[in-house]
Amino acid sequence: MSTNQENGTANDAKPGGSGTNFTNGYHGGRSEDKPAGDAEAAVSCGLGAWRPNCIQKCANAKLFCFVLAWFMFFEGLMYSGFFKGAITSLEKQFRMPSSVSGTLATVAEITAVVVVTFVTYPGADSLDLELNPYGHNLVFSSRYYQLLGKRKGLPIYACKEVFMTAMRKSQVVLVEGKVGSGKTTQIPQWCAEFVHAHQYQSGIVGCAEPADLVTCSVAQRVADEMDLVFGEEVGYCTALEDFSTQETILRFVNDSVLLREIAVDPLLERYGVIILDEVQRRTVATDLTMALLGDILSQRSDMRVVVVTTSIQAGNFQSYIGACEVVKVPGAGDSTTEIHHTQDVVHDGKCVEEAVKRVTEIHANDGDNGDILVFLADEKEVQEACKRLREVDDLPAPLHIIPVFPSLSHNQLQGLYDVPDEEPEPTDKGLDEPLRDEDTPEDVVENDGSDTEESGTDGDDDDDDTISGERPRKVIVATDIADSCLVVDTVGFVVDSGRVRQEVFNARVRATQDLVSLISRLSADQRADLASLRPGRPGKCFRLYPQDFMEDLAAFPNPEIHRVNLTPWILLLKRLGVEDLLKFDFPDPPATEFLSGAMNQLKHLDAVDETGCLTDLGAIMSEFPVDPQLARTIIASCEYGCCEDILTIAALLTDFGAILERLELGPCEDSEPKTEEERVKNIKRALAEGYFMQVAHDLDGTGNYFIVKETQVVQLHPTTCLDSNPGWVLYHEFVLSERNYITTLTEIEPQWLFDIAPKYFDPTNLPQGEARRRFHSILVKSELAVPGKPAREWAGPGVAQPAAPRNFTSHPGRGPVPHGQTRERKEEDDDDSKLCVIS
Ligand SMILES: Nc1ncnc2c1ncn2[C@@H]1O[C@H](COP(=O)(O)OP(=O)(O)OP(=O)(O)O)[C@@H](O)[C@H]1O
Repeated sequence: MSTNQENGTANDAKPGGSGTNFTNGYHGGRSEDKPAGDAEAAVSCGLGAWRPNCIQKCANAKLFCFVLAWFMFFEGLMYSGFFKGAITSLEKQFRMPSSVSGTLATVAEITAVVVVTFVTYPGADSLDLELNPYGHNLVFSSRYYQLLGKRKGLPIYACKEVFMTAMRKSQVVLVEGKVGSGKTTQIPQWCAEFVHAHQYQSGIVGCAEPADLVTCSVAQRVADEMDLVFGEEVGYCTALEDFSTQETILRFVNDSVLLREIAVDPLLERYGVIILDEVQRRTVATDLTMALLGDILSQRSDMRVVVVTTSIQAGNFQSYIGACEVVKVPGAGDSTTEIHHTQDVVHDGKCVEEAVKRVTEIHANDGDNGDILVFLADEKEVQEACKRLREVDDLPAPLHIIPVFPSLSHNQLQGLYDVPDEEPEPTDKGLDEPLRDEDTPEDVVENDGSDTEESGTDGDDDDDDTISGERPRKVIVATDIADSCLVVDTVGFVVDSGRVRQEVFNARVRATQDLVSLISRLSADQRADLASLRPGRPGKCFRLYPQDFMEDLAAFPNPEIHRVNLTPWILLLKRLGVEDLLKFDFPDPPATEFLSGAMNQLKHLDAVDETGCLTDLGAIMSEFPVDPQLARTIIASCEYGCCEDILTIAALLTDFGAILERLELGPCEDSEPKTEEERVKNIKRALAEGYFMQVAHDLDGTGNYFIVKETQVVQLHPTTCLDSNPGWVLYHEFVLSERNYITTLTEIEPQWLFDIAPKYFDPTNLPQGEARRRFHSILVKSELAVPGKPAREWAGPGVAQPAAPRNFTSHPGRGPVPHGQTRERKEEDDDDSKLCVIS
């Protein structure tokens, strides 16, 4: 990623723009550094300097509206009732000419206009009320000042001027700072000021976040802090929903969504500033976007990129980015974390139990009352731990248990950020001194977190919805998403299992496994740091692994690009015009076999041609935010007249149900098949169009399946609903474990595979063995079945047969199935029907 360290480059206006000039000095929007006293005055009751304490209880919106309503009522009585009535009486009693009564009415109107003008302009000026420059110039609410006070306490707040100067000087700014220093919530706001100061001539601010849950949660928080309407001026966009409008100036986007946006808007012209947040998590999407932004920046001198990371990795990113301004955020200050390790390793099966035990001990013995954050490997463990915690019945005080994992919606996070109005002062109790009964808060209610969705709060830290200023202690049970993405600054205790469940792709058998792995040292340190974000309060971290274990941990998380199936990403890169993958500027290049495996798969799917260029079919496939195999299946379903069915299956197989519902595929080419049997067959054939590389066959009826092309023996997963062992199955998942299983299956007919992928299933390309012999036999018979066509000679091992050219719209033997016909070729004799189990 090479960039322009700015030196006058920003004077080059964006093409078509009207002289955007970022270097000509940042003139800021409003100043947030208004003295706190003024800010308080703006929300307190009184007149001028007269603000007695006794009336400050009235300084709330409800009371204000109530009093205002009475004033308006009396005003109505005075004007419409008394004044108009008096004039009429005067006219009648004293025979006053209408010119006099008209003059009186005019004077009354003019007086009203003068009073309103005075109150609106000089009156507002004398109160020195600040107007929100993004929010239609409305006065800031008291909530804004309340949150501003909190924002000023964040370590990053002191770096604002340094950051703004860096933005003026360089196209790329790297911000490094510890967890909880305020990077995620403050930097987007400063960038909004930056683009606002330049009248959005270069575009709005886009902030890429690594997970949907974080994207929504942060957008909501930032809208609140900026006193703007969530979903309008500040919005978000994930794969499933776009909660932003044309008015949006600050748009939080999932990193994969931003990458896809490059396909339709190659220079990201919509944006003047792009923020890549949490880059240390090393998601594939962030890595690729970072690489692509290098090119975009060289073509857009008016654009800014802000890369946000935790301190420890900043050096690595800096050397990748090249010339850039670096802003170092000081640490959170005086608080420290005391770290405890277990004597022995807590094994996987025991982690939940041990974590629950540790939580109950902390809750029973520690009077500090800081919240407890527990890190477990995956959603299943989180749910299990929450269930067990709810079942503990001898707790000294109720707990508010909050599960946190990526598949939650942000509404379900409500309660995560609630804090009491005033936190209780720490007691001097240590871990060894149990709480007495009288220490237990009496006026709290038990809330197990299950009702969070209905709670109706906005999930905020400063809300008054806490109970009498106190609340049950929170126990946040989370996966690694809370490592750094969701920071809760009321946590005083961290219980760290040291494990994380991750997707790992096995390129050899083309299977993805969900494995529990050890976290990195960076994650372990970040988790510990989260215990000491409360100013002046030390925290404690209980690691469920011994100290010498730390040496076994990798220094940094393994970049996702080194462990996931790259096929969907490579298809996207091809769509973005990347010709030579080996020359692409990956921050951490993946292994060549990952790249070549992905390219081969795309070739088999006809998404790229022999020269590696994107085909028309590939271009269509790249539009789908799903795995290319599934995209291919969806496209094929139009030819087979079974779109609706395949979309339902696709929605079940992915997280993208909502998107698939929205896709407008147009009418299926084929009308409904006649019979149920035909319908099922067409669905299966459409599935085979995408998943033909995931086929297994049972050679001898024993239930031992061989994966075609791999010499891997697998079994049908016990949960499968197939009640017999079909000869040939197509599977969706390969679960690598002690016994390898294939799961989510359907029975297919092997001769379809020749129609669909003749080259892939050419016997000469198959490994030696029974599958190869049978495929050859099927091939010979199917060719004999075409009158006048000689059987193709099998050239024997190692000699590839020329493949029939494939054209996804007009491949012989494919396309719409005419009514009353199937494309299936008849088996010739009994022997064949034994070989090929047909449903
Ligand atoms: N959605 C939210 N609601 C309420 N408070 C929040 C929310 N998100 C963050 N905060 C608070 O804002 C403060 C700053 O958090 P922020 O996420 O900006 O820190 P950070 O430096 O970006 O940390 P990290 O690098 O781990 O993301 C913290 O005190 C946190 O509790």
